[in-house]
Amino acid sequence: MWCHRLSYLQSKLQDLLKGGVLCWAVQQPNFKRLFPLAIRWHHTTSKAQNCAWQQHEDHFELQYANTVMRFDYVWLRDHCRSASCYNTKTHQRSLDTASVDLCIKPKTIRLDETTLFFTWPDGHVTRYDLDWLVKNSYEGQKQKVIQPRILWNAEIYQQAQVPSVDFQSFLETNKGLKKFLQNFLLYGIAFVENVPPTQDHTEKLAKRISLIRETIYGRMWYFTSDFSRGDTAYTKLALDRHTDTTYFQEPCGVQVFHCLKHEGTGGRTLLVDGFYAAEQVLQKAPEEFELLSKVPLKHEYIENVGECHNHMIGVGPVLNVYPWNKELYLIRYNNYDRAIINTVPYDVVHRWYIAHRTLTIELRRPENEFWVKLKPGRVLFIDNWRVLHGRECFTGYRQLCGCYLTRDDVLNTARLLGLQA
Ligand SMILES: C[N+](C)(C)CCCC[C@H](N)C(=O)O
Ligand SMILES: O=C(O)CCC(=O)C(=O)O
Ligand SMILES: [Fe+2]
Repeated sequence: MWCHRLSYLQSKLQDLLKGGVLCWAVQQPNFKRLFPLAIRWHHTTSKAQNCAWQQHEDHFELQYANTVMRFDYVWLRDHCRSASCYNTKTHQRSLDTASVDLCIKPKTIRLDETTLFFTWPDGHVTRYDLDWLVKNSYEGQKQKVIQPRILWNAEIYQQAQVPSVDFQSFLETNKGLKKFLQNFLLYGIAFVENVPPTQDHTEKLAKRISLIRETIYGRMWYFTSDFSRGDTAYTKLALDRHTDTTYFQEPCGVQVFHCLKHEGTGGRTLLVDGFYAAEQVLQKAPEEFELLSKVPLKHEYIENVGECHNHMIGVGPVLNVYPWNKELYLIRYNNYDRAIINTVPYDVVHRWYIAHRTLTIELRRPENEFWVKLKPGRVLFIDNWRVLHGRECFTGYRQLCGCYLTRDDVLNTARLLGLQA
C-alpha cells in the first residue's frame, strides 16, 4: 500500500514537473516528507484495493483499477443516480442540470467498501460505485473502442472463412441473426444464402434487422442499366470503389444488394475495406490522416432525368473519427460525386490532394480488393460507412434489387442481441 502510494505520488510529481510547477522539490532530498502537507490522499485497505482519492479545489481525483480519473464536481452532481435525480424505469434524468450551482463542491466525501458517498451543501447524497466511475469516466472511455472490428484485405477476409448465414436461420432464429450481425459488425460485410430471388424476400431480410431507409431512389429499389435515373449506376459502365450517398448530410449506413438476374458477362462486385486503407494511411502518414479527418468537403447529386429532379448536398470530411479516442467511424469516399472544393483555403488544398492520393493508392492496392460475383439467392449487406463497393462493366441484362437501412436500427438490433455496437 505504502509503496504503491509513493510511486503514485512520484509519478504525480513528475506530471507537475512537466508543467513546470514545483521545480524546487526535486532539489530537496526530503521532499517526500514535505509533500503530504500539500496534497492529502485518502486510501483504503478494504475491498477496493488500490483505491486512492483526493478532493481538489475544483475537481475530484480518483485512482482505481489502474486508471487515474478526474471528475468535475458539476458532473458528479449531474450524474447522481438517486431516485429524485434519475428515473431508473425510463433511464432518464429527472434532475434539472441548470439548477446545479456551477461552483458546487461536496461538503464531505466518504468511501465505504466500493461505494463513494458525496454529500452536497444542501444535504443531498450522491453515491457512486467505483467500477461505475471507471466505466463511465472520460479516461475509461478513452481506452475503449466503440466498435470492435477486424480490418481486412482480400487475403485476411478469405482466410477468415467467414460463414454466410442461411435465409431460414436468419429469419427464424436469433442465433442465426446474431451470427450474421456479429460478422457484419466485425467485417463490414455479410452474406445471406438461399434467399428466394425476389424483391419481396429481400425486403423481408431487410426488415428483420432494421427499418428500411427510404431515399430519393425509393424504399426498395430495383434497377437495370436503363438510365432511368441520372446516375452511372444505371448503366453498364464500370464503377470504381466508392461509398454511396456521400451527398447526404448523413450518408446511408447500410446497403443491401441482391442480384436477381444477370444474363451476360462481367458485372462482378468489388469490395474494399476503407478502414483498413485508412489505417495504412495513419501508419504511413499520420498528418495526412489528420487532414482527411479535418477538412470538410461537399458531395453533390444533381439529377434532371425524366420526372426525376433532385439536388442533394452533403458536407463532411473523408474520414470521420470520434474525437475522444480517435476511432474511425465513417468514410465518405466517392470521386464521382465529390463536388467543387470550395470549403478549403488555398494553402490547404494541395496538401489535401496529396493526402487524398495516399488514401486512394491504399484503396486501389490489388491485394486490398475483394471481388465477388453476386448471384440470385445470395444477398450482400455492406456497411456503407466503412466498406467501399464498385463493379466491373458488364454485358447483357442485369437486374439488381436492394435498399438502404437506417444504421441506428441495425445497431439497435445488434445491441438487443447482446453484441457490442
Ligand atoms: C443503389 N442505387 C442504385 C439505388 C443508388 C445508386 C446511387 C449512386 C450514387 N452515385 C451514389 O453513389 O450514391
Ligand atoms: O451495379 C452494381 O453492382 C452496384 C452499383 C452501385 O454502386 C450502386 O448501385 O450503388
Ligand atoms: Fe454505389
